Amino acid sequence: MSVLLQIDGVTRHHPGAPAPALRDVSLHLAPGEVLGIVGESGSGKSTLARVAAGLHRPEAGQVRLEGQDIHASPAALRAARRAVQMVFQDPLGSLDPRWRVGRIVAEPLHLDPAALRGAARRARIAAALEEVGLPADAATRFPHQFSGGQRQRIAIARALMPRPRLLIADEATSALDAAVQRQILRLILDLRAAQGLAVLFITHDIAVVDEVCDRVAVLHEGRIVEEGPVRRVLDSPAHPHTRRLLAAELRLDAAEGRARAKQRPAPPHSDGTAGCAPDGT
Ligand SMILES: Nc1ncnc2c1ncn2[C@@H]1O[C@H](COP(=O)(O)OP(=O)(O)OP(=O)(O)O)[C@@H](O)[C@H]1O
Repeated sequence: MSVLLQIDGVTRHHPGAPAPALRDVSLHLAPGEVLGIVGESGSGKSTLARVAAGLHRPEAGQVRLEGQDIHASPAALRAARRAVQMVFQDPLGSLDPRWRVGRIVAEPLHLDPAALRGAARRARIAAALEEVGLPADAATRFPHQFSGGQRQRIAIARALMPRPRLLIADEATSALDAAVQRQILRLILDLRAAQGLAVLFITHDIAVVDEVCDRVAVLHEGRIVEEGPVRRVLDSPAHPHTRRLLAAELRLDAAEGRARAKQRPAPPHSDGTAGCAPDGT
């Protein structure tokens, strides 16, 4: 089996923190695969994302991208930072409000020694915007002129600019309402199909994992306690912590269902689906 990302025995201790955020974590990701990472708050999900993207250096263990240790040399780290791109939960916080969208989307190009200029650069920006379902004239506007879903599309367009092989989505759809969340998940899956992009999907939402991931790893107190194909893990969880996470999700679903039922009585033939209203793109 071909491996894109291999994390071996990684331990990461944040300066000043009482305990390591990651302890002896190992996982792998094949090209084009979608791996979910779930765990409660503080379990180490974001630290793992940053280690995989080369933004944190582990104290122990190795991160290899296509077989190359990403910390072997400055050149290897630069290559990894192009090949692995991240999208975060809060698009507004990660998009400079003073920059027009075209400049924001083109920003990663400065990592490329042969950066494009002039008409070629504009064409590349227009193509990136089109890939994520935004019109080319979005380039001339500012982030605040877009909806939450559209802003997440801008963040994805920027992440795609260096033509990455791995996209890390760190709670990238958590702040969006259900219908827009669906559209962004669909976009990520379409990009995976069109570009063979692998995705590390970090979320606390098990329903999302069920919908988009091939495999899932469960983090608990900095350790991977269970990992496997999504259906196997969700249908017959082997570790008590996974069972607790699933039970908590079911309780949450039931509580949300009760709250919704209180707010408005269901229409007689409601099927309970979220619907798919466009987010204006
Ligand atoms: N910069 C930091 N300095 C010190 N401790 C940190 C730092 N970043 C994270 N931690 C600690 O490391 C542990 C893992 O944090 P991390 O953000 O990776 O968890 P998480 O699973 O992503 O949580 P959440 O779902 O709440 O975002 C936590 O105990 C956190 O308090």
